Amino acid sequence: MPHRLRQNLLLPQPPTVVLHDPRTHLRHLPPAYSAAQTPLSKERDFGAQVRYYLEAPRKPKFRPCKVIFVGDCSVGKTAIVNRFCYDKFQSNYKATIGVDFELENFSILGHNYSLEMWDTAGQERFRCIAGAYYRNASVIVVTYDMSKKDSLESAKKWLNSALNYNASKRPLVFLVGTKADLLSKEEFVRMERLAGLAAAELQAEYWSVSARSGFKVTELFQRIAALAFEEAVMQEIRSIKNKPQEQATQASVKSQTFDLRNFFGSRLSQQKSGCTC
Ligand SMILES: Nc1nc2c(ncn2[C@@H]2O[C@H](COP(=O)(O)OP(=O)(O)OP(=O)(O)O)[C@@H](O)[C@H]2O)c(=O)[nH]1
Repeated sequence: MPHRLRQNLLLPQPPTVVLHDPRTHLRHLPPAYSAAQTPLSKERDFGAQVRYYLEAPRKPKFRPCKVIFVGDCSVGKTAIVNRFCYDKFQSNYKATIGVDFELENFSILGHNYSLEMWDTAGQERFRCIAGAYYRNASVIVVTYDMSKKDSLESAKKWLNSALNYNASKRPLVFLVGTKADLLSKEEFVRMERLAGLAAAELQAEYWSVSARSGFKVTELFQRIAALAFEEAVMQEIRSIKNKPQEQATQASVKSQTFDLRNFFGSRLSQQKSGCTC
């Protein structure tokens, strides 16, 4: 028995196997749906500046990214979020009341990054509640139903109302056509052409997806997470670059205050000494 124990101790430890979820574990920038049309990054990978910043030993912490889903009622906002987060699809319609919330964690270039997904109600009667959740969005996903042209026509109205709550900084904007499985090939091509024009007008990146079949759903969410992450890193880099300048300005203001104090101090002591004379 002791011999056996000794043998076990001498055996090398089995390597720890970490299984990464390929859906949420990103090492490269996923491509756009149409590289020729996107107003966002056309690059095939994260920029050198981003990789260099993340390779340093410090471990920056990133705030969760707020993504809001807007669009007419019943276009399929809840369905695409559920397909990505739970890999499930429900064919019966249950209207979102106000807003639903999901959190998904990603590992991007070895750093933790989460998406807060705010799935807002499309029904008119919930409009005023949903609006309150539009603030501080980093990403706006305007959703329309590819089988209903009028839902594409409403896209501009939805985007404008979401942008009104985010006037200080323009979020990344995606225009997403859902229910691609319901269209024939010809209808699909025709609709994509129309939607491409609308996306250019809205300065949005275009995607066609299907929550029923899962077509392009994972790719869309990976792209959203990666672009939002890249933007968050670039913001960090910009704030570091601006810091020395800010500190220098503060230091010069401080030294001026100090000089003035000295000046008044010396005048006061002169006066005081004058009095005693
Ligand atoms: N065939 C098909 N049906 C879909 C797809 N996505 C959603 N649906 C159906 O469309 C209906 C509405 O989907 P929801 O995801 O609830 O729509 P919503 O935009 O969240 O609706 P509101 O909560 O009212 O804003 C449901 O019956 C879904 O099953 C899809 O990709 N293909």
